Amino acid sequence: MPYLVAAELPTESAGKRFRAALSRPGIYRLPGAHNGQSAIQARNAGFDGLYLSGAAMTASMGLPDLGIITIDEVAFFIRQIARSAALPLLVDGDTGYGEALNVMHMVRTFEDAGAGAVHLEDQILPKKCGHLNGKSLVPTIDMAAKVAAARKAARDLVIVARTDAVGVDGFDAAVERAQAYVEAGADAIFPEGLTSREMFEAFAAAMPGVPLLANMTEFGKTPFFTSQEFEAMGYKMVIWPVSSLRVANKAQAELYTAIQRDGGTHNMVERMQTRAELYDVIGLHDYEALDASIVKTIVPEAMPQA
Ligand SMILES: C[C@](O)(C(=O)O)[C@H](CC(=O)O)C(=O)O
Ligand SMILES: [Mg+2]
Repeated sequence: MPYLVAAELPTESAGKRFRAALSRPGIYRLPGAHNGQSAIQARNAGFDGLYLSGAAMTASMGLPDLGIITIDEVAFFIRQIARSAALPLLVDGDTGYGEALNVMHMVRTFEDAGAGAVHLEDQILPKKCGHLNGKSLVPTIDMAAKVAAARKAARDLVIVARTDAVGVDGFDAAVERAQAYVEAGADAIFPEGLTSREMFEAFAAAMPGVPLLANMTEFGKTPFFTSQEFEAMGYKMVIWPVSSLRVANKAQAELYTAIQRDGGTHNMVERMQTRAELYDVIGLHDYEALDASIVKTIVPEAMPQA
């Protein structure tokens, strides 16, 4: 239904709703939604939480994922997803766009835009995808300061601290960093770039009582596991960050090739979301009905129609 109607808006903040979802039994499944349309599609498929990926956002903008976009550019994506699907959303906050005060500005902006949770990582800029080699990290104390800053700025927003240390300084260093980030106020930990079931299990064993996030990105360092498997390994959240964009991008490329080859889109129609399906997803008719109902309430019968 239209996000325009106050009575239909969620009564609790996205942060509170995200926190409530984390306190339920079972793993919280957060598929990546790279725009408002994909957010509705994910909700229609039955998901009750979403992930906004830096890699997918930047790729959709035709840019590399190096931490070069701005807080307000991300807020544009958060707003469209929060409005269209009204689901708790975990947002990729990269390195926090600077130091303590920048992190605080990011937290306030993301929370005001409708985010339920954010993750912050301990790489230096330019940052990289966590599944690439050649990453460098900030000192633990600097990242702990960012986490503490985020905690101080957050009203209800859930703070997830990500460590990229496994691929840089090894497993034990990653655990040490994660413990320091929890002490600094992180609600949950995202150990990035884990490479085996044994490693996922050992990390969970080293962090008892701390909610952990598993990143099931494709073409990376993590072999395929299902959400049930991550849950059995002790994980509380799982993301499929770039999957929706990877599928959409591939289909899009095939479309352009087809127009070039065939002189039109006629051979692609079978693969298209139809006009009716599109309007159904975005709820066009609900918006029209809302408009008509308002016009009816403010125009008394007696009033001459212009
Ligand atoms: C989770 C991640 O931070 C993202 O931006 O989605 C990326 C995903 C990817 O590049 O595959 C990551 O660094 O893992
Ligand atoms: Mg990212």
